[in-house]
Amino acid sequence: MWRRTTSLSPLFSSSKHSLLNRTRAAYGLRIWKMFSSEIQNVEEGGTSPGRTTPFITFVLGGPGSGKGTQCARIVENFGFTHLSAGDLLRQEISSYSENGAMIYNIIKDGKIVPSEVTVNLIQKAIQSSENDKFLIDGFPRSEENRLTYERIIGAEPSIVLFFDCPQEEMVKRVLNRGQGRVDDNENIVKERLKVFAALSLPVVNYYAKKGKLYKIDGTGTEDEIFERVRPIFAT
Ligand SMILES: Nc1ncnc2c1ncn2[C@@H]1O[C@H](COP(=O)(O)OP(=O)(O)O)[C@@H](O)[C@H]1O
Ligand SMILES: O=c1ccn([C@@H]2O[C@H](COP(=O)(O)OP(=O)(O)O)[C@@H](O)[C@H]2O)c(=O)[nH]1
Ligand SMILES: [Mg+2]
Repeated sequence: MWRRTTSLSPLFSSSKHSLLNRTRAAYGLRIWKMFSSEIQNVEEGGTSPGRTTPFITFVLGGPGSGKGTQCARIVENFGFTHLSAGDLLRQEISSYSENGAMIYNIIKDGKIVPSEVTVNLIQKAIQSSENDKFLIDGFPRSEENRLTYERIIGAEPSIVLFFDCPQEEMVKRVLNRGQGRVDDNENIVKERLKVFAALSLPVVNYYAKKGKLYKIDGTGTEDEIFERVRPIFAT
């Protein structure tokens, strides 16, 4: 069984070095655009010509770790656009799109939807937004997801957040979520935890090794957790 990870490194201390502070201190404001374009080249993936390269944050963590909840706070406080991969997939189901039935069958079993389907939805959502700051929540869920994103979108995220939460707490939250989701039941949450340990944690470790990971203690109240997140984005 997966246990809470404790030794992902190197990691930035979110309380001492906000992302903007680190960048500005090192290079000054003028370099900000270059900093983002070094990381991202979504134009090759087909965004409008001349658009500023977006600043993309991946938000990772097990089911119920609080990704969606904290994304809402980040949106409110820092003006990001929130793209939940799970929500994009659920919209495909409810709009009876071509892939809707296939997506439903995978989600109800707690498995991972084929990468190209998810990446295409993310790409469309980025392209149709005027914003240049995105939170991509609940993606990539596997190394294969990550590689497909890099192939289709043509770049890496600027930073990655990981909400680290004990399994018992995640299970409790999922079972109390009350959104009527087909996958929020005891059997499937167990399956999703297994999928997270086997396929998603390698993605977390990949970004830790690249020095892009902010690991956040996902226990405590929503407010307490957000105070751990805030310094990452605060100027
Ligand atoms: N810190 C917290 N303490 C208790 N419950 C929480 C906390 N953060 C989120 N929740 C609740 O737990 C459930 C799962 O949170 P959610 O943000 O949907 O997680 P995720 O997107 O990672 O699955 C929701 O019902 C949410 O309201
Ligand atoms: O990139 C993704 C994101 C989600 N899912 C599917 O959608 C479900 C719900 O994902 P969501 O992120 O909404 O769940 P959460 O972690 O927030 O509970 C997952 O278990 C997967 O079956 C997927 O296949 N690929
Ligand atoms: Mg979620």
